[in-house]
Amino acid sequence: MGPKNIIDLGINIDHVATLRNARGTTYPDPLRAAQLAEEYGADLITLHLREDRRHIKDADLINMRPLIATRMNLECAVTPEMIEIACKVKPHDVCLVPEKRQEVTTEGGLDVVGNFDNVKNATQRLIQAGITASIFIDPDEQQIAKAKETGATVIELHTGKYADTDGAEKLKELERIKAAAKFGHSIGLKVNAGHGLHEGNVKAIAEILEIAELNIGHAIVAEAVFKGWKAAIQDMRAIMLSARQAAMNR
Ligand SMILES: CC(=O)[C@@H](O)[C@H](O)COP(=O)(O)O
Ligand SMILES: NCC(=O)COP(=O)(O)O
Repeated sequence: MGPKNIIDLGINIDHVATLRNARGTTYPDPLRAAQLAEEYGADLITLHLREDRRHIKDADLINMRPLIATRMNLECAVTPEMIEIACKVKPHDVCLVPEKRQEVTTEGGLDVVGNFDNVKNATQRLIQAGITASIFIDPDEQQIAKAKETGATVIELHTGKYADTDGAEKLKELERIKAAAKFGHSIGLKVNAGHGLHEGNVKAIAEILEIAELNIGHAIVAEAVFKGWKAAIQDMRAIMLSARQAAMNR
């Protein structure tokens, strides 16, 4: 978290690339989106180079790397190809995520318990390359403890289930996220969160004091269609900051 920030906002630009790729045009340009996002208050830029390259392409990543003025957070699968690319491009942060070829979006967190050696090797390679390694994980104590054992210093809690459910199930998931954030923080990890967050559901997550950073993309790109990129980013930031400030004053 930046020294003056009470919570950071990472803008995920994947779905700017989705829109570009739908027509095979050069616009909208993810780099322009990233640079404007920084101007409008983004604390970092997040992008996910999927194995199938459905949105962000290798060229986006390479071109953008020297031009990101804040911090680049690359999300990628735990595969030799992706770890090789990450170690060459050297983003500030790399967040290891699970990937399934047929999924519409990331379903669940990485199973660190079941793939410990693989995740640990990838994490160690990233750290040796001078990259901050993060693991995208379900709000589950066992997974978090195992993530810490890989040597990673950061986790990102998957908020997708919280975002996709309603009523009692949503509240239960929120409690799981709160407990996971507390646990992760208590064992010395930086705890981030993201996935499926939007203006209507972000408040309760931003109120969790142990969470340092939120990564948000799809809903901000969607909201920008109606009110523009600047307002979509600044409105999200304002909701997050006021929720966090209120929680700090309680
Ligand atoms: C890991 C994650 O949560 C992000 O990558 C986000 O979901 C955007 O990418 P997709 O929409 O392709 O899953
Ligand atoms: N890691 C979560 C992320 O980068 C953004 O996810 P979403 O807001 O596009 O669902």
